[in-house]
Amino acid sequence: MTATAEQGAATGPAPAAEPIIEVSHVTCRFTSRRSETVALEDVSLAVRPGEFVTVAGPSGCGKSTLLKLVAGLVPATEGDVRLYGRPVTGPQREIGFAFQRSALLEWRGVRRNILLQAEMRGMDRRRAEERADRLIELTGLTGFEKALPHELSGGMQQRVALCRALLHEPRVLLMDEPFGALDALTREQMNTEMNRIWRETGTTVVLVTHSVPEAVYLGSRIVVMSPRPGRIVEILEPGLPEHREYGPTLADPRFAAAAARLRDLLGASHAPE
Ligand SMILES: Nc1ncnc2c1ncn2[C@@H]1O[C@H](COP(=O)(O)OP(=O)(O)OP(=O)(O)O)[C@@H](O)[C@H]1O
Repeated sequence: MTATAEQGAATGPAPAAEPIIEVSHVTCRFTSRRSETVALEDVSLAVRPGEFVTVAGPSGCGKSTLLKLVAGLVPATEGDVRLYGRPVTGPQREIGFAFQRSALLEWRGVRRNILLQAEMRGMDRRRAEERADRLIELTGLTGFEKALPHELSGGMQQRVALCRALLHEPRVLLMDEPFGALDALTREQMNTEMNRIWRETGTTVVLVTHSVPEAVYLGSRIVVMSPRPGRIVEILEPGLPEHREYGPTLADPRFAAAAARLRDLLGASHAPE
């Protein structure tokens, strides 16, 4: 717990803060007339305020299902899920959700795509516009406020989606492979920006990824899952500083050790397939 206490001191929240997300002994089964899939089995995870948790595991091991449980989009078959200290019993509004595909409206410019979140929530217009402008600046989209999605690069489209997910200042942001469709260099850039945005906003983030470097670079903790039925096999805590320049972080022995361990675990878990 030492690493978490130190991180707490750097970002503000009390070191002994209660979990903001709590998944306790959750099993998740999808049953149809023809089949039953156990997506998750006895998964427990507590995320504290201000943490950046990455989730890595083989395809189909239940990573997206874990995010959907927290968002209240999928019910747990067994076990409990709590968000902000309250049981999750249906879709949660007080979160941000970002997906692999940015899902922007083609006919709306950048700023109006971001403000869609405000319209859906009936947010105060002035407050939403101020917040949108701040996020546009924070994500380097200044000058592109009116550009349509097809006029933007893939990385820029993901930045717009990120702004939209953060517009209502959710304390928890869930991200499902948000940078998976980007080329390697753009992905590195987005990782650097994501680290900065996380530090500047203090948002608690849970991000699902297939990428070993992304999982280790972004995560203050890295949750490693087994093949389906997904169980947590290990949680890595490399102890890297919160502020991470890309090159120096990748050269850090703590990064190398965590990445090697993660590769081992994922390699081992791929073997039976
Ligand atoms: N609504 C659903 N109904 C039936 N089965 C489902 C449903 N959602 C997910 N599953 C199954 O549960 C398992 C876990 O799916 P999930 O999408 O959570 O995995 P994942 O780890 O995110 O996969 P990937 O890395 O390929 O995106 C899969 O076998 C999937 O087919």
